[in-house]
Amino acid sequence: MPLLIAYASLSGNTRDLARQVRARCEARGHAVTWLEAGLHTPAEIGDPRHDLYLLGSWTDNAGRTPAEMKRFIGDLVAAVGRPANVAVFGTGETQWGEEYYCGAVRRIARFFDSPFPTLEIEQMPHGQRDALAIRRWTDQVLDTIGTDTHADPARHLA
Ligand SMILES: Cc1cc2nc3c(=O)[nH]c(=O)nc-3n(C[C@H](O)[C@H](O)[C@H](O)COP(=O)(O)O)c2cc1C
Repeated sequence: MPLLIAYASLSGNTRDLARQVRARCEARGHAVTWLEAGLHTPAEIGDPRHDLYLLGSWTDNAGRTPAEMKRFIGDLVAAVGRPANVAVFGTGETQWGEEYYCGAVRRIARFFDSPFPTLEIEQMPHGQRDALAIRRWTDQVLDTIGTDTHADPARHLA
């Protein structure tokens, strides 16, 4: 089964982050199902069950989860229950205060009782430091499911 990357992005920061996470997953040989909350629903992606769910979100007012992400999560839980393998990433702005910074990322991780650390990036990912943080986080998450049995075998043959 492939991995699912589903994200919500208003102005592109989280989409850019999701693209970098996707690139790392694919570089390690994993097939990725790609879904933008608000544009696509789990019903549109065929079998909604995946080995790993990587959920990304921007944060709305006072640390809240944006409406399109809430809807997506509701649809996902209706389709597959509350999966155990959920890793959460996202972007926010520290000017909202530490209490609210990337609040949606933290709320989603709590909701799914995620066993992974969250990946929180300030606004648009940029520079070596963010690139390294994204690569390390993605590797840490992927290491827990292994690369050999779950990776897309076709990519290893290519
Ligand atoms: C109405 C509004 C409220 C926001 N509230 C928060 C907040 O409480 N905490 C936070 O970290 N960022 C907050 N932000 C900042 C965005 O989450 C941040 O700019 C994010 O990178 C946007 O991601 P996107 O480009 O993927 O939409 C808010 C932005 C908007 C427009």
